[in-house]
Amino acid sequence: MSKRGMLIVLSGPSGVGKGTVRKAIFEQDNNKFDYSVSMTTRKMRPGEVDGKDYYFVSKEEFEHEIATGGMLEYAQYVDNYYGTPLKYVNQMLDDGKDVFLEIEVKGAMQVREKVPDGLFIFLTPPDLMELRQRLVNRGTDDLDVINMRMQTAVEEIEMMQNYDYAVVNDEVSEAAEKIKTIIRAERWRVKRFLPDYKKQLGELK
Ligand SMILES: Nc1ncnc2c1ncn2[C@@H]1O[C@H](COP(=O)(O)OP(=O)(O)OP(=O)(O)O)[C@@H](O)[C@H]1O
Ligand SMILES: Nc1nc2c(ncn2[C@@H]2O[C@H](COP(=O)(O)O)[C@@H](O)[C@H]2O)c(=O)[nH]1
Repeated sequence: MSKRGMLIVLSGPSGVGKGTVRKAIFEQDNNKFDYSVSMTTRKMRPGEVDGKDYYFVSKEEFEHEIATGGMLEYAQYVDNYYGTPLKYVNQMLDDGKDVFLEIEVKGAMQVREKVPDGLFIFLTPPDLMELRQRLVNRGTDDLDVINMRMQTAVEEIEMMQNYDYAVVNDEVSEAAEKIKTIIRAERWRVKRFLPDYKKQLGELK
């Protein structure tokens, strides 16, 4: 059977807790998954590390990556570019690792087109008041940026129907458990086995 890894796309509005839940999953299952570090033109926040949280680049550098086919997907989100460098994701999948992308919905829909056998999970807040509170509590964005993020959140939640699963992030540990259950079940989906059998059947003919 094919040992290529699974691409796991975790989307959901900014501040819902994608990073927090993903870290909880990685802490429990340290070696099972890999995380794709995104590229962005946004300014680095205090405490962020280049190459760990993001690859922080200029607009020109980002546009060069787009032009040279270096991005699996990219989108503009609240005045900045964000995107997934293609090379690392491919390497990890070829090595049989399951790779997490933590990305907004426009980019996720591009991945859906390119990688139809990916797993698409939408992390959603218990309600919008709680989402706003999480953005405020995080303390990383000014009020006007929080308002823009909330505006975008409403549009993003309307895109939930394009995902395979929705998970409410009420309690971090519960959301992490649910996502792990989804991933376990996804490994046994018939569509993951068919290409190998079809190839073998083709070789027999
Ligand atoms: N279940 C939860 N209950 C309460 N607070 C939470 C929960 N999950 C995450 N948080 C808090 O909400 C804030 C936003 O979380 P986090 O940065 O993980 O969100 P995110 O979806 O990754 O955001 P972004 O997309 O902007 O990177 C953080 O301060 C985090 O500690
Ligand atoms: N399409 C993509 N969206 C991404 C990527 N990396 C992060 N993001 C999303 O952007 C917003 C804002 O992030 P923040 O770090 O400024 O709070 C959030 O929804 C992220 O999930 C990416 O590679 N592609």
